[in-house]
Amino acid sequence: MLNKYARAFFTRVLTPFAALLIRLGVSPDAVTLIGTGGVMAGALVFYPQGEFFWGTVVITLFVFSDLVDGNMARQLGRSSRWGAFLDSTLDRVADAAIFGGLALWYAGGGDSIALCAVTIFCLASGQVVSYTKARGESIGLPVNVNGLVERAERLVISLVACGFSGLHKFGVPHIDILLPVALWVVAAGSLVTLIQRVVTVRREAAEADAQPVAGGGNE
Ligand SMILES: CCCCCCCC/C=C\CCCCCCCC(=O)OC[C@H](COP(=O)(O)O[C@@H]1[C@H](O)[C@H](OP(=O)(O)O)[C@@H](O)[C@H](O)[C@H]1O)OC(=O)CCCCCCC/C=C\CCCCCCCC
Ligand SMILES: Nc1ccn([C@@H]2O[C@H](COP(=O)(O)O)[C@@H](O)[C@H]2O)c(=O)n1
Ligand SMILES: [Mg+2]
Ligand SMILES: [Mg+2]
Repeated sequence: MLNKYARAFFTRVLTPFAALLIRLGVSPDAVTLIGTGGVMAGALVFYPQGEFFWGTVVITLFVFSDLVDGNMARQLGRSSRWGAFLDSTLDRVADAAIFGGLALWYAGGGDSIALCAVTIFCLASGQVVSYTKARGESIGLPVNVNGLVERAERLVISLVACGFSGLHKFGVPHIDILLPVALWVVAAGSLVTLIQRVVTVRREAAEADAQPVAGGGNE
């Protein structure tokens, strides 16, 4: 949903910045790599210590690089298969760092095995949700579904909740409840999305397999 409705807005906002980076001689691949490195650093340095506010600030500064790199490639007329592969692969790395950092917190100072498990579920289900589409497309199916909770939703729900939960350390009472609630929402939403995508791939695969093979013996 965000991918559909918010992308156009962010494209307008980020296009001048992407153009500036191009003028400075920065490549889209460099933006992809630096953005992922920044997200990983924010997540893996701050989150395991329970520093949710500063972790989210750092991650937010870098996560928008995922919208800037493609924008730059399109402005340059240089969208490439390599760029698409690099972008999607490093998305998985960034997501693993965000939920991995949170899981480390709950396994340590956060002291909650239940929330550690929910966070690991968010990590794993998010990766599998993305894989269903990539694998379905690789076997020639359209995978004509996005589902309830795509990557943008997973990130926005988790990061907004993390950022606000971090205000607890600055004295805002009870606000830290937002993060566990968000993790449960992302976990449940990812499960629903996974089911939506698997059902779609199963239907599309059955339809494709029922088609007569071109030039082959169905007559
Ligand atoms: C007082 C509290 C202070 C709090 C501190 C700050 C809080 C800031 C909080 C949040 C900011 C969140 C920003 C998140 C931005 C996410 C942008 C992004 O990277 O989206 C990526 C997404 C997908 O891009 P791709 O096409 O490159 O990726 C594909 C995707 O990964 C597929 O995965 P799948 O969906 O299948 O699981 C893969 O299959 C595919 O391989 C891959 O290519 O991009 C978009 O979807 C575009 C839309 C982005 C919309 C961003 C909306 C941000 C909206 C609100 C920000 C809220 C700010 C609120 C601040 C509140 C603080 C006061
Ligand atoms: N280093 C890169 C990154 C991306 N691309 C191209 O952009 C598409 C992704 O667009 P986003 O707006 O989601 O970033 C991707 O599929 C590639 O075509 C690129 O070429 N090089
Ligand atoms: Mg990108
Ligand atoms: Mg991406």
